[in-house]
Amino acid sequence: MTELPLFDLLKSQAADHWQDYTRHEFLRQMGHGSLPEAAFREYLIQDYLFLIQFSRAYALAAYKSREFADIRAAQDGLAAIVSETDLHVRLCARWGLSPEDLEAAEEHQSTVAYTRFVLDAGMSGDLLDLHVALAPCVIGYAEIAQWLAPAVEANPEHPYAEWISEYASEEYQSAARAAVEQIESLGRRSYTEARLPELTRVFSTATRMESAFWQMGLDAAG
Ligand SMILES: Cc1ncc(C[n+]2csc(CCO)c2C)c(N)n1
Repeated sequence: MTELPLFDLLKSQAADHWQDYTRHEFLRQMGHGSLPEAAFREYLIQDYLFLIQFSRAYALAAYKSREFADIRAAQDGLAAIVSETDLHVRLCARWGLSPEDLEAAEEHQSTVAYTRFVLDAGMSGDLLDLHVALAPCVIGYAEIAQWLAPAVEANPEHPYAEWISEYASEEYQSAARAAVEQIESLGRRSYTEARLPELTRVFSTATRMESAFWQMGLDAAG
């Protein structure tokens, strides 16, 4: 086994990419409340399409499981995304985006690249590979929201308060801690040092894809 918990080890291996993702210019502008609305709308639309594919990834996690404990975790993850999607549709409505707008949108190449990469990491690998590919999404958003939460506390009228508060909520933070715990549990069962380069590659790539997702929003605002 490693000295560090596996998640911390992966994060330290991908430290520069992790920093780019969790402190991205999109998020700095969001925190300041200066993020252009067009950037956030593009993000919301693409995130809806992203959530469809990520639901499939949790369904794949059930398929890749050998124990009920893992199947239950996959079921909880899938349920969390489906309910996150309801919330997402309501948030979109407040930003002037109807369910029809969301359904009609074309997937951006950044959305295709990220989501199909995660699905492929899971299909070609085992449950640990898949959870390592999912980790930047689930755990990164918890870190990001903790970083941005003070901006909302300082200004309840903050334009992005709803998004930030959702991920800063204790409910979401505890789901993210459970995701770390699941990686540690899978790591105890199936991690070997020989797997580190490939797991690092999967984790780094998913982290880079998250940065590209923010960048797609900024680019849409020109
Ligand atoms: C690009 C992108 N990355 C991460 C998330 C956050 N997220 C997506 S699925 C999921 C798991 C359970 O709901 C979480 C936290 C997002 N919405 N969009």
